[in-house]
Amino acid sequence: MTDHPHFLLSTLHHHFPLSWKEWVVDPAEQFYYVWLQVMIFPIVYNWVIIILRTCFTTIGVSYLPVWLTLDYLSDLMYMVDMIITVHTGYLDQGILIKDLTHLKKRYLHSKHFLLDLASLLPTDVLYFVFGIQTPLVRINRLLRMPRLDEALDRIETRTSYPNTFRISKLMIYIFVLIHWNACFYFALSSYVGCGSDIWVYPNVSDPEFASMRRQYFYCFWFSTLILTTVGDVPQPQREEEYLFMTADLLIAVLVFASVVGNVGDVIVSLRDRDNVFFPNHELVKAYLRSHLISKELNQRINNWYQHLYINKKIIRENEILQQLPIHLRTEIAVSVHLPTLSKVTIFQSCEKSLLEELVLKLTPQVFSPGEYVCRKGDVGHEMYIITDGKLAVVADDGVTEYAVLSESNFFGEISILNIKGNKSGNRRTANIRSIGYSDLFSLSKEDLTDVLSEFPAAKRHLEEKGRQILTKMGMLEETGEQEEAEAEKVESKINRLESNLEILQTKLARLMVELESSNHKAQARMEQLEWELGDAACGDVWLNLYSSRL
Ligand SMILES: Nc1ncnc2c1ncn2[C@@H]1O[C@@H]2COP(=O)(O)O[C@H]2[C@H]1O
Repeated sequence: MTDHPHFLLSTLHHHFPLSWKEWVVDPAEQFYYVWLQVMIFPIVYNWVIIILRTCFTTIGVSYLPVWLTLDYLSDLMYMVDMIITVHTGYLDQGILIKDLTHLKKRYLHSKHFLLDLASLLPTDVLYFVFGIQTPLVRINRLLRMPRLDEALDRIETRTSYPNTFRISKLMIYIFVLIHWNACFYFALSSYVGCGSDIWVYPNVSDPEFASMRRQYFYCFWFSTLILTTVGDVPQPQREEEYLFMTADLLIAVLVFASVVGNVGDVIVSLRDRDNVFFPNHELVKAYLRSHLISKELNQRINNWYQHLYINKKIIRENEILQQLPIHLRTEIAVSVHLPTLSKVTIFQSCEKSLLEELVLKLTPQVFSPGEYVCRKGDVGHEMYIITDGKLAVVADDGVTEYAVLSESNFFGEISILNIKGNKSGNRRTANIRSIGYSDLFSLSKEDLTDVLSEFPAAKRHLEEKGRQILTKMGMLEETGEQEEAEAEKVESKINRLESNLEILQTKLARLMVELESSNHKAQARMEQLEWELGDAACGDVWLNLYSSRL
């Protein structure tokens, strides 16, 4: 808050263009946010001081020059606030409206304007009627309350500690309420007569209760006792006092209820937040209770949860970030995990785009001391990247350690890469055991295959590393390369056969066409002959008929 004036100056300079009439504030800008916070001061000042000066007349009179200066300073800020409100743009279909005539019209026709105007009416002229010691004439200044609400709402959405802010806001509201009540109590005491009975404020002529500070603090304490339902206040003696106490006790019930409700809300929201960050321990505990689980396993589960809580290990980050649009999610994941990922040897030479694709597919996992991440012979479904901790590659006896893997190393890639000549196929080639607590990122076979299909260089690098391990372990078939060459030969033979077959098919088709056409020709010839023969026979018949007539 202390650097606001400086900030305001620089932003004002930045925001006032050459022509001040064209100046429009974007409500999403920092300037608007800071201005709202600045406006908290005059509004709270009026809410606290007007009633104080009205009821504690000695305080009002004693510091009159101070109060008058602050009064007119707050009025000035109210005025500036109205000017800024006129110049504040708004979004229409996502576009900031900057047309000043339009903005002016909109503000002048809004309810806001009426309230703002009412809160700035120069009611001080009434001083001429009632005298300068009647600050109550400025009570209309309290109408600027909606601006305070807006400022507090903005802070609540921006702050990283909304729960702390909510409780602080509630406490401030309660303080202001107790303050007003204290003022009313003193006013009632003065009206009834200070010291006239045991309930009211003691006689102010008594030196012990004469000072202004004593007056205020006594009343504040008395008001706190009632409004916090602590009780222990003297019995009222008059009807006015009874009425006051009854009203106060009713308000106290509301105050109490709102405190309990708000604190309850905060506790629930804290628990919800924890449940979002960490897997729900209560649920798991309930499940374990309903089944017979060994003590040792129970202990391991508890230890795992404790480790997550104490070290703030968030393993549900994918679910949490799911709520954001994909581009923001990528940006967050990149800024959080890219430093870790780029330390991993295979990814060091990779393009940024590959890492960006990968980073969204990583799932954080935490393993406890002695826990096996994978066992030899299991089918591999994912590979792992170590972000923190140490893991041992152990032999089947569970004791012999072949290697120790640490931060930025990766493992589990061999069984998911389909390396040619790998005797173990898609099975894990080794046992991997977490030495202490270790944080890993797992990457599923499907996701890795997807990403690597677009980045063959990274794929070759991974396969090469896998082949080296397999060779060291004697699990890569020697004939692997020969087989590969032979497979290539067979493939080329098949290709050749296929092309020959295509040629033969074409030739056959051509022959078929030729055969068909010669068939057609032969048929036509036959028909011709038949016709010619038929004609000759007919000629003979006519000739016979003609000769018999003769
Ligand atoms: N000697 C070794 N040194 C380092 N890592 C190994 C060694 N042997 C096996 N691994 C890793 O342990 C993993 C076990 O699962 P995978 O076979 O999928 O992939 C294996 C390799 O990544």
